[in-house]
Amino acid sequence: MTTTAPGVHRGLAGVVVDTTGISTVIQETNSLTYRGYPVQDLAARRSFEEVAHLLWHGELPDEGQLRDFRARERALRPLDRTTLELLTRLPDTCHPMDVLRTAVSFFGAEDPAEDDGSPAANRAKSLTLLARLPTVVAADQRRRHGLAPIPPDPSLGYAENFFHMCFGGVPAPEVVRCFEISLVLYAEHSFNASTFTARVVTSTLSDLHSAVTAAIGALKGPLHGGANEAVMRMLLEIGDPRRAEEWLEEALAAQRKIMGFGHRVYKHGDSRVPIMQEALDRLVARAADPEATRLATLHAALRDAMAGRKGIHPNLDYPAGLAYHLMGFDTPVFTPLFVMSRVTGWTAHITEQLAHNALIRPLASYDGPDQRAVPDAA
Ligand SMILES: CC(=O)SCCNC(=O)CCNC(=O)[C@H](O)C(C)(C)COP(=O)(O)OP(=O)(O)OC[C@H]1O[C@@H](n2cnc3c(N)ncnc32)[C@H](O)[C@@H]1OP(=O)(O)O
Ligand SMILES: O=C([O-])CC(=O)C(=O)O
Repeated sequence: MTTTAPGVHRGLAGVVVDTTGISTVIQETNSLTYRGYPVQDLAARRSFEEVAHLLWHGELPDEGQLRDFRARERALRPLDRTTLELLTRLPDTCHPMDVLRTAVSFFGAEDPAEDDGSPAANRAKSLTLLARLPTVVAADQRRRHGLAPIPPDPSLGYAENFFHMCFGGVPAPEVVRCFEISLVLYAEHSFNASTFTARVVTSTLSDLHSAVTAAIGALKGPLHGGANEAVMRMLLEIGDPRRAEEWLEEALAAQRKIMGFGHRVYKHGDSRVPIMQEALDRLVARAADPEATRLATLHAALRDAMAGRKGIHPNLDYPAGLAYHLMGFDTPVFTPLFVMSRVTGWTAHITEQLAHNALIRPLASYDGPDQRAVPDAA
């Protein structure tokens, strides 16, 4: 725990600020549960849509509920002309997270029921965001390649439709499955920085779109969601598996943080990594491509070097970053993919915060100048 002065918990490390019934990390077994279900089992046996329903409603959907959920999600995917025009006006030099943040803020400005923060209204807004964000991400990725957006296909599931909108086709089921596993694993992680941001905004009784917009800003940073992109840039910078150890020594000597390693809560490895790593291994094996094999070898070499040198293990961003690269996504799109998933957790927390709200307003220990007289103006 980081403590800089008596009673000060910099970074809120080790501070329990509220209760939650949405998810928990069980330190003793190094596991994570969503509403009581182990995330590994959810990733192996359930779709992302089912997990979104679980996070929002507290229970997995039955057959009828899932059919209804899917039908509503599919119907909400298209963007109107104003949003599509707005996207084309943003500079294509800006980061895709800026585009997503702007889009959510714009949806909030357009939302006629913005002042209605009831659970039912917020659930409807959450589903609309879940359905529309992939359409924004895909259109933005294509525009950066000079390509027109591909409209959503309501005959396709959430993950398949996203590939269709990005690339004009759906890859092999194993690739789609790997993507879906990443979405399930990224969906929720208790009071992480972006979720806490959403809860802080909500605690002032502000609206859902404001909270999600702020959460996107928090996720963008490389110490949080931005790490999945940074992992890929780091692997490309190292380039050769034989350079991994030497590169690591130089990076540590330069006091660099090694992206995709370490975690505030997990100190012996991230509970989500084994399942994402297995999915990544399957992706690499399926690709049967020398470049994919070389990157996977480098990925493993850096992981082993980091474990040996610092005893610090990968977090979920480490395998997810390489997996997204092998699926064909541009590196700057990796954190928006995280948003597409985490919007479920954020919005579940917004509802929970509102259900037993207390304004979030911590104290600070002052270490500035002693009180002094204001000098006369010059
Ligand atoms: C989905 C997610 O958001 S997961 C997190 C994604 N972020 C990253 O991968 C960025 C890289 N990792 C990090 O910067 C950190 O591990 C964090 C921010 C995730 C967690 O940080 P904290 O809990 O504050 O741990 P803290 O930064 O105090 O690290 C403790 C020690 O481990 C070291 N350490 C932790 N992570 C790393 C890392 N990735 N590279 C090098 N050293 C590290 C720190 O330098 C520190 O060493 P010291 O005690 O000698 O000063
Ligand atoms: O919990 C955290 O601090 C970061 C993280 O892994 C996540 O948000 O998934």
